[in-house]
Amino acid sequence: MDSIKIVGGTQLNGAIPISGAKNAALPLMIASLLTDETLTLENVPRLRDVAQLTHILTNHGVDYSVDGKRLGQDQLTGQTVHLRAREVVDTTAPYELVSKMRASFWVVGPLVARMGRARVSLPGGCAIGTRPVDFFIEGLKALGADIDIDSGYVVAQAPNGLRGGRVTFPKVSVGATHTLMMAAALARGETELVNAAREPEVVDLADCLVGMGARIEGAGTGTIRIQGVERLSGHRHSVIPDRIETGTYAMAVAMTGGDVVLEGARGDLLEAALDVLRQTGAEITETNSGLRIYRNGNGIASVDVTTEPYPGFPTDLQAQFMALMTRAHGHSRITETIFENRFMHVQELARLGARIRIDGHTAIVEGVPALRGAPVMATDLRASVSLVIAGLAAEGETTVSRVYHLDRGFERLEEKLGRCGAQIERISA
Ligand SMILES: CC(=O)N[C@H]1[C@@H](OP(=O)(O)OP(=O)(O)OC[C@H]2O[C@@H](n3ccc(=O)[nH]c3=O)[C@H](O)[C@@H]2O)O[C@H](CO)[C@@H](O)[C@@H]1O
Ligand SMILES: C=C(OP(=O)(O)O)C(=O)O
Repeated sequence: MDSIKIVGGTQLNGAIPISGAKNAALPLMIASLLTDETLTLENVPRLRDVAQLTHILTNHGVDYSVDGKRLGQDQLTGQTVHLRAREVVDTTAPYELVSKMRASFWVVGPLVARMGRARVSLPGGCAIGTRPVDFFIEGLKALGADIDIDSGYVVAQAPNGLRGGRVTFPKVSVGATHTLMMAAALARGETELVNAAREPEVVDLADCLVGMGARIEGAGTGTIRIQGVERLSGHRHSVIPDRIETGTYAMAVAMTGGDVVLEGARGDLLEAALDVLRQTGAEITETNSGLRIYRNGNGIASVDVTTEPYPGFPTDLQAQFMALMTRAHGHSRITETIFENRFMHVQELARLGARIRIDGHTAIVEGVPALRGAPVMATDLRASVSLVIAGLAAEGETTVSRVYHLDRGFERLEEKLGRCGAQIERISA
């Protein structure tokens, strides 16, 4: 298992290219199951989760190809991939594949919509929580599917196709919104999704589905209406930039001090996070190539944060922000409302000298004058990068182990940070 070694204390200066969004690329790839024509996706990031999803999709019969290198492109340029489910030869998504990446479960929607049946393994939980799928099951039932749970699999049947219906989500769920929107696109009649997720990745998927011929209104609001159509066609779509990667690198610069342009970043995708960062003392300006993050020698102000569904402060930036607050003046309160176990980075940050107390769903962070490097262990995707951020500011050497967590969602992180002056290298085991 690889690890990453960091010697802290240098500022970050220069430019970092922002990759296509992992959390948009995954549902977009799954949407290829809805048509027998080719779906071409540009700006797809080179991530473990993307690679894992191609195993799932090719198992269903999707032909998958990637454009080769082009003039002027390098390893940090997004990929152009072509997916074609000419026919779906297998409507089962097996446990050994789905359990490795939860979003694989979302294939249940397109499979039952197009094929009238699906047998998809329950994904199981992960480090940050149990992550149930009850909203998916109730939603598909509302569209006329018969659902059974058999030996750890969700078995969905709709031999006469799905019909439109009204789905009210008890809690905002990004995955359930994606999945039901895709299913409804081929259902007979109108579907209304109430209390739908408003994330930019939902809007990106809706934009692509409309380009494929779907009839969707209200994406980005809490109510999405879908008028089902007989079939969908191929399309070419470019994945939006990754707002979580953008916020992560912005917090890294705020932590170390320096001046970095995040190329291709869109500030409108993470306004709540940028507002909080400005309150900590970072200066953030839009440029014609992306976002400039700048913090001079002044200190870091402590700011309280509560995670919320979009457009609130994203849970996927909570761990990164906590790392930043470990070096702030005073105390900050960070409340996690989305997942029940998303504080596992706390004990690892404490190994670097951070002072953090947990009170229920709230972490109280007391800023310290310095962090000191130490060996730490990544426990989940976003926790892993919070340890990198802390290591960039810690005195001495920090080694982050189990970086396979990191590789799920951050493309060539050590290269991107190294180009801006970070003393960081990957140690391959
Ligand atoms: C691949 C991807 O896009 N992952 C994102 C997606 O995950 P994901 O779609 O899995 O997260 P959800 O938005 O569904 O989860 C929100 C909350 O709803 C609960 N819930 C969800 C479904 C369900 O059927 N029943 C239920 O109770 C979850 O346990 C959680 O407490 O949204 C999360 C919340 O923004 C992000 O942190 C993840 O990065
Ligand atoms: C939790 C995340 O992803 P996933 O839903 O795939 O676990 C994430 O991207 O932070």
